[in-house]
Amino acid sequence: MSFRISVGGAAADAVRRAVPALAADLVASGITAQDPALWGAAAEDEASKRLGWTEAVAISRPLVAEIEALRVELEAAGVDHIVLGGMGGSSLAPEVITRTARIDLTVLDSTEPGQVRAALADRLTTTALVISSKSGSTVETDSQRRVYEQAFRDAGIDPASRIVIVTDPGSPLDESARAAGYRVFNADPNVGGRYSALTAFGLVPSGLAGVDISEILDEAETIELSLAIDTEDNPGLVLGAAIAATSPFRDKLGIVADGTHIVGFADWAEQLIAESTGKDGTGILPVVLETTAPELGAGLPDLQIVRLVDDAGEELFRRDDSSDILVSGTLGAQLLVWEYATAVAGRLLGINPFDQPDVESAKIAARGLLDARPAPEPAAFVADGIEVRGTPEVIGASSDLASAIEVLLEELPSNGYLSIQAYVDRVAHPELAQLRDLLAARAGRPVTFGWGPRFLHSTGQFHKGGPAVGVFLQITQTPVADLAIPERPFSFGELIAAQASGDASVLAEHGRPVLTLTLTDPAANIPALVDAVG
Ligand SMILES: O=P(O)(O)OC[C@H]1O[C@H](O)[C@H](O)[C@@H](O)[C@@H]1O
Repeated sequence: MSFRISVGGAAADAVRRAVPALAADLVASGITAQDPALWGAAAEDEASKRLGWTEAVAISRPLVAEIEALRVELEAAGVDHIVLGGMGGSSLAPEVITRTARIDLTVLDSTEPGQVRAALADRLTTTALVISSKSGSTVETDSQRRVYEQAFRDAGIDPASRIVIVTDPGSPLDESARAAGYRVFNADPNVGGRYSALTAFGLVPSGLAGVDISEILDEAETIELSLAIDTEDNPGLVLGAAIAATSPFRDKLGIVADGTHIVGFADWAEQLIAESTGKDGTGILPVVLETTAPELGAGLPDLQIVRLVDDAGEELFRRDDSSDILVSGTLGAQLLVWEYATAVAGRLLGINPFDQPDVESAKIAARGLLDARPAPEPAAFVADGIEVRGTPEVIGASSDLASAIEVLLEELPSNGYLSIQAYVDRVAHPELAQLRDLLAARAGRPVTFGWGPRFLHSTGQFHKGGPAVGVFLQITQTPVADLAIPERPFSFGELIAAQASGDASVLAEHGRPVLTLTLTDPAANIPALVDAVG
């Protein structure tokens, strides 16, 4: 079975209530036929150029041989390591595809100087770099390309022999890359970034790293027909209704890997759902949870749980009598079902699931800071080597780390959530993620954890465009050793600092409480922070 879903409790009620109308309104066949009118007049223009993913399998087939030929060519030239520079929709699908296949791919979706340095120092002479950007103008990706070009040159390697570009035809990157003699794969411009898993964006880096990408396309193809027909058991309609039509609306969606063979699926689904639905003051907040997360079993009335279970979970499906949504299936099928379900959720919520109107605000704020270079705001206080700053309601009432965190949690509304946003080297300091469970246990509310600037291209839209019920814990680090970006007036360290404070200022403008903790020595500060929280 390529995909299975079972729904209980409130999700089952939602399916009973919403799916008959979706089927009667021919929503599934309409999405498949790329009808841009399904999301209302205001969304029609955008939707008319964003539905190409429904035919991605067929369009991508010819790419398989091309990617394989390049993989063989690179291997013959001594390449045994692929690095992917890209953000959001340009890196999350290859990450889940390669992790699931247990194939090595370095995903460099960061501007943290230590993380960039570590990637550069890793097998450079046998590395090929894939630079993926739909728009061809994303600052993180542009910076990653520049620093690798320089590093290849410094090592006596012609960048054109090692850099592969994935971008939309006619983007600024498309033009400059062709001029530089790079290998370019053009993606379908009628597919938005977060729906691009089965296009060149998902397939080129994964295939070059060694994944059997034709298998992913086969897996997706097996579910295409079930997704296209207007029946009440259409998995896209059922999943879409289960996540978006509960009443009262459970607007937080805990996604739990509970036996699935797919590794890291929730991180991909998080961007798809958060960026597609989190706007106009509504949306579904994805919360990535381990099976031991405090939120599970806490009986939170606004939290719907979806469990990704084993393909062979027949027993589980028969036994299940909980209110959780259970899904299982192959990776290719899951990718396509969740894309349909998200488009369906957009219709049920009355929003345009193809735009991201609030992502730009953080980019503008970061650019403004890089241009104006204001003097850094002094810390309100420093505790255990951690600099503490924040919005007045948080910082005014606190004198030490523990009280600052306590005051932030007191700001949580009863339907709220805490978002931890760590602009920290995630390869060097994965232990920081343990703060999520600790704070969820303390807060008694859902807690999201995102690495910056990666999350800005994922849940970032929701935090600014969704319901204004979040409180925000930013964690930044002073760079261990900064790194210049060739031919740019700012360094990686300056860029990530501007991204963090730019986003903090936009959240504050939205009236949200923000506490910013800057680690001056992460290895020493993280244990102190864990102590203060626990
Ligand atoms: O692929 P790019 O054009 O570089 O975009 C990368 C990401 O940038 C923005 O943050 C968008 O909101 C995301 O949807 C997108 O995936």
